[in-house]
Amino acid sequence: FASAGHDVRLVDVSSEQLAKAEKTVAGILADGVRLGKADEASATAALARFSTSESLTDSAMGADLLVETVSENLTIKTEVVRKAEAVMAPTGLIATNTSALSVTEIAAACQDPSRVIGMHFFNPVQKMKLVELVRGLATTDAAVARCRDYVAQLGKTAIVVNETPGLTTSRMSAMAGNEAMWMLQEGAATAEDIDTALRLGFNHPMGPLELGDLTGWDTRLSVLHYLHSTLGDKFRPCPLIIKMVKAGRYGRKVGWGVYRYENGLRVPGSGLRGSQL
Ligand SMILES: NC(=O)c1ccc[n+]([C@@H]2O[C@H](COP(=O)([O-])OP(=O)(O)OC[C@H]3O[C@@H](n4cnc5c(N)ncnc54)[C@H](O)[C@@H]3O)[C@@H](O)[C@H]2O)c1
Repeated sequence: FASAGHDVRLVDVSSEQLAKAEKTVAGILADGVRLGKADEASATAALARFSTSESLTDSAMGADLLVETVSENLTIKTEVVRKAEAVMAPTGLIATNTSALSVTEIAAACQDPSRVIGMHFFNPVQKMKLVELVRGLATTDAAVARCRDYVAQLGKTAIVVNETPGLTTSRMSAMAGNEAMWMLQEGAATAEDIDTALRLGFNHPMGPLELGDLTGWDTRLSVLHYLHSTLGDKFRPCPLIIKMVKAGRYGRKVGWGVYRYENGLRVPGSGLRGSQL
């Protein structure tokens, strides 16, 4: 958003996360310059438009757009949108990046649910071109059109999905990640080989296990619980995911998931082995 010319305020309750995010954003912009995708002046200008804060109320004051990306938890999300709506511009758009919660339910916490929409980005956000826009029950055509405009400004492509559990992409991705974990648990193949199968056999840019490590198995598990409860038994979470979450092996963000990571890089040969299950 900052690269597209918007003033951006990133809000989190954790100062640690904000410091980490500032570093990440600066790194992404510097990489863009290094790779010739942006010139130095525009990267510097983008960074100048970007700031962080621990105060949602101060930051959302008069804002035209909120993109809510807090933890995948309905109570936390509804509290955030409710607080923000009270101080945003009266016509401001309220977007939620939820992967699998109900936009309609999040919107129900707002005074004006017609301006609430799902705006589902993909990881890594600076590279992935798709944004799924999700229509809640009350979302207006005008809100969809305005959100489409924002997506176009970011140089990305929007698709519009009527609210349905897991939308198009999370539903498919949750199924693939869960199935890959069942295969790993059954000892069908090593983690590395399961990932290689989908990368080279289907041209997926990442395997389902490395993708789960990137997404975070804690987020994955809450998505699976939701899909299981709404769409039935085919989404029953693999016990290995539950075990990993209990062990705190959430993935890249903690340096350990299906694979181990050191300095942000995967340790070769570190994939979970059958004998460890
Ligand atoms: N991780 C992905 O690949 C991905 C992709 C698409 C969408 N999403 C969605 O994005 C959201 C965030 O996912 P994540 O994996 O980054 O989750 P996460 O739990 O790792 O991080 C959430 C962040 O929200 C912060 N937070 C918690 N409560 C807050 C509050 N009240 N106010 C401000 N900040 C608060 C936390 O400190 C943390 O930094 C979820 O809804 C998820 O479904 C994630």
